[in-house]
Amino acid sequence: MITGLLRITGGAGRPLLVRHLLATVANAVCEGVAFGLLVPLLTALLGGHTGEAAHWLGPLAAAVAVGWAAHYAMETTALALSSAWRRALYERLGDHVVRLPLGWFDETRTAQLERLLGRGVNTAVRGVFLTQTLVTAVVRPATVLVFLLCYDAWLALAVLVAVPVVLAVFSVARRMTERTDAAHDAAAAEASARLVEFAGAQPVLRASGGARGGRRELDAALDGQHEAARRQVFGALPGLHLGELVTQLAFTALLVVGLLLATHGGVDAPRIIALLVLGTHFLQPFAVVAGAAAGLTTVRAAIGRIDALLRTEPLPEPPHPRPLRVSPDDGPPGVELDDVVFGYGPGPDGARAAVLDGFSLTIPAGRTVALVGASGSGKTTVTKLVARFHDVDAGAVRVGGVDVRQAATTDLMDTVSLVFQDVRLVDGTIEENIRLGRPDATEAEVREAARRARVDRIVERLPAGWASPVGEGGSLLSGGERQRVAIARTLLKDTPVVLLDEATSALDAENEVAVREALRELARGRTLLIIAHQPATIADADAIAVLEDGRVVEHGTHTSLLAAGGRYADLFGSYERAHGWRLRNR
Ligand SMILES: Nc1ncnc2c1ncn2[C@@H]1O[C@H](COP(=O)(O)OP(=O)(O)OP(=O)(O)O)[C@@H](O)[C@H]1O
Repeated sequence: MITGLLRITGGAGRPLLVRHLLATVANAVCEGVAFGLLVPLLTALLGGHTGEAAHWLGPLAAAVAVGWAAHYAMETTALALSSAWRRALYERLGDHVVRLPLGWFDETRTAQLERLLGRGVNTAVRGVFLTQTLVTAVVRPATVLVFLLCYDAWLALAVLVAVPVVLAVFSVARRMTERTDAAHDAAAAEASARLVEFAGAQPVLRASGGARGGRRELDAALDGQHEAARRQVFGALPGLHLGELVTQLAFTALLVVGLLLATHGGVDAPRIIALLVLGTHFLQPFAVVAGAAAGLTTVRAAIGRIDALLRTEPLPEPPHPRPLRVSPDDGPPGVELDDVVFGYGPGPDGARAAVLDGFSLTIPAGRTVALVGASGSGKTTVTKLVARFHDVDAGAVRVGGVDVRQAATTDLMDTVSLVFQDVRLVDGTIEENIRLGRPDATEAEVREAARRARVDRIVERLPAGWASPVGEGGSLLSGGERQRVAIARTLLKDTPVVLLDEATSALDAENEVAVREALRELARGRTLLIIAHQPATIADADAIAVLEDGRVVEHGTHTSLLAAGGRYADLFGSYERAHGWRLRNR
């Protein structure tokens, strides 16, 4: 446990740990010595030799005083160490998480991360106090045993026999809790992910009248968690009770040996009573050790999960990054996907299907290309590969002629912006949401970006104007309005390459015109890849690529592709029908 904690904290607080362990050992030895000195003191007192008893008071007081000082040092170092380790863990996890590929953050992993950063870190840090308990539970009886051996070898042997039995029970209890703890954590993470998903899908579920149906997966996950929690409780209980039972049995055996010594061993009663008190203090910590089994398993499991996260490979950074642009005055770079093959991790059946297979597309510098294709054909995946959420399995993605794997992540983030289809805004004002694009922008720059994205028209009709809250996730704005705010944010960030997944929701006439105007502003002087859903946006693009079966099957202008009467003509017809549009001749 300690080595695990040192590993995940990067060796933080090592000197504190040494001081803490020394103080804990000193405290336990002093406690053991104090109990050991009780035997001659009690023997003398119970035998009526008060003067002799007084001789032992001095050494006993000294042991208690040193023990108190060691206890104080132990408590203060434990607090300082737990706080140093908690801080180290947050820093290391924070540093690591920002280097993880963005594609790593799916719903389940995000829920697991939340649990790890909250409960997981606190549980792991509890290892400090558990170590203290366990070290005390070993060192104190060991000291007491030295005294017992000096006073009465038979009684010492009797209590020693109990040790391997209690330790065996301890190991069984630990294995029992280990099995159920991992299953419970996985089930709890699954249930939180389903709960978040269910909450997020409420508008769609209610609109389709399928709220009950949508609960099925959530209910199954909650049932799974309930069952895992039940198994965790019932799995750990026998171990805990077994530990208690064995300790009680050892106490009984100790009493029997004491009685035998008193009746047949010629040891007088006051000494037997004093020795039994000492024997009890020898056995008492074993109940604590057995009880600590569950705690130890939980702490080790939390350490294991943090370790696993810290070992998750971040996307490799090139040792000598190549700049995507030599100077900011250069025009926007072009984007090129060259014979790309990519598939997500293996599915439940273990197979790893390629989403993109031989996908090639060039978006010339400063031009707009619309990517169209059936739902699930891999359009969003294309944008995620350009923004390097994942690395390609084969082929290459280049921005300005530089492979994105050879560019520094910060450079790529300064060059490429992504506007998602389902824009989620932060719970603040419209102005705060736009400013996220460039926090140090002046007020005039924020207003200018808002004007160009036609957000000023939204602000005009809101009672609190610029200070109007957007609600959690932007819920007080319509889909088109949220996308306009996201476009304003991107305009303010002002990257030369923008990848935009257009809102699929049907837009009212005013929003449709405003989004279209905002997109034209965004396209000006930038390289733009749009996953287009609105017929007008598709028709506005400089070129259109049709994605099917993981590759581009048609590429050309709107007019030429329509005239060809192929896949694009079919798709465009379905877009028009969906939006009630007619746009045959531009
Ligand atoms: N994180 C992921 N893990 C596993 N599979 C994924 C992941 N993201 C997407 N997929 C799968 O990859 C395929 C392509 O998904 P993608 O989102 O790129 O399609 P799309 O064309 O953008 O769809 P839509 O138009 O419906 O948004 C789909 O089969 C999808 O289920």
